[in-house]
Amino acid sequence: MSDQIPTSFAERAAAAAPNRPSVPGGDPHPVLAAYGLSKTYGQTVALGGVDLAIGRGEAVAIMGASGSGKTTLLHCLAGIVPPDAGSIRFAGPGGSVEVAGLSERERSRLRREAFGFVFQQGLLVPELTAIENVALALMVGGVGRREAEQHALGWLADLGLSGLEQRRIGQLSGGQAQRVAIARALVTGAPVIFADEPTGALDSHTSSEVMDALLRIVTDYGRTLVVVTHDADVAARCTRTVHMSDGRIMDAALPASAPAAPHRGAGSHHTGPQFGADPAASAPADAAPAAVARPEEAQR
Ligand SMILES: Nc1ncnc2c1ncn2[C@@H]1O[C@H](COP(=O)(O)OP(=O)(O)OP(=O)(O)O)[C@@H](O)[C@H]1O
Repeated sequence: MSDQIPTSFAERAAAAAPNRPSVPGGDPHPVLAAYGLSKTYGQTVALGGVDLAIGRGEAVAIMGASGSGKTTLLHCLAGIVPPDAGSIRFAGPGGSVEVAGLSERERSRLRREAFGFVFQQGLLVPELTAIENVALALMVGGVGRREAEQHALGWLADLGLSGLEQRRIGQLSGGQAQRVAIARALVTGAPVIFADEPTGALDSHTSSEVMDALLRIVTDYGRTLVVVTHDADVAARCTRTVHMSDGRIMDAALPASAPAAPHRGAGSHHTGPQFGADPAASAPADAAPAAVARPEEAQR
């Protein structure tokens, strides 16, 4: 596993690719590809053999009735829970990783370094301020507080939260808190962001604003978005929707051939190295913290 996740400075530098546009003509090399995924809880088949390929720069919505397996699929793709069977290939900047074959510790590291998460609730630390919540994502990867807060400040500003940096999460509206969560998901440079019902607790206007911010993950920052949602309006704004029923995907599981929303170009200065250093893992001494941006970025 340590061979597969980039740890040297050279690998990290190579990983610092510029923003990618969305997937014109489809991506022959999906960033995530699941084959034959199964997951059973007792007698319940949550996933009954799922194949799904997600192209770089896609915004994929996963829809389906309650209990159809959406969250289980997202959790397997993101390395939160291991599938009972099947394969999940993550094409990271430093090479391909078989997520299903990783140990718990390795999955934890992969989540921290390669993936970002925006869930309906519960992932922000209520006792901390907006800027502390965002900076924390970098600090657990070994970045110093001052530098982490500097980056967090830039991302919060990009997401329209200037002036609210010192508010605790409870002092923010639901939509503002979700934008903090989006900033936190983006700040590490994670190439793939997973969102589970990110607008579930919001009114339709706020939901639309949060979706605007979420889709910028793809259009402005060239990342890939996988979003579980019950909201057809949210799904309609993604580049592709896959429908689940009884633990299976009912659609063709290939990346979309249509491009996503036009590349807006803003925010490219935020694209930094893609993986964060993990002090707890056996990274070599030359491993550079992922989120350490180029000097001009640090001026923000
Ligand atoms: N940790 C668990 N223990 C036992 N059963 C589980 C667990 N997680 C999920 N399940 C079951 O697996 C099935 C799929 O659950 P999952 O949460 O993936 O569905 P979902 O489509 O996301 O549902 P919802 O839209 O209601 O969130 C359900 O029958 C659920 O009860």
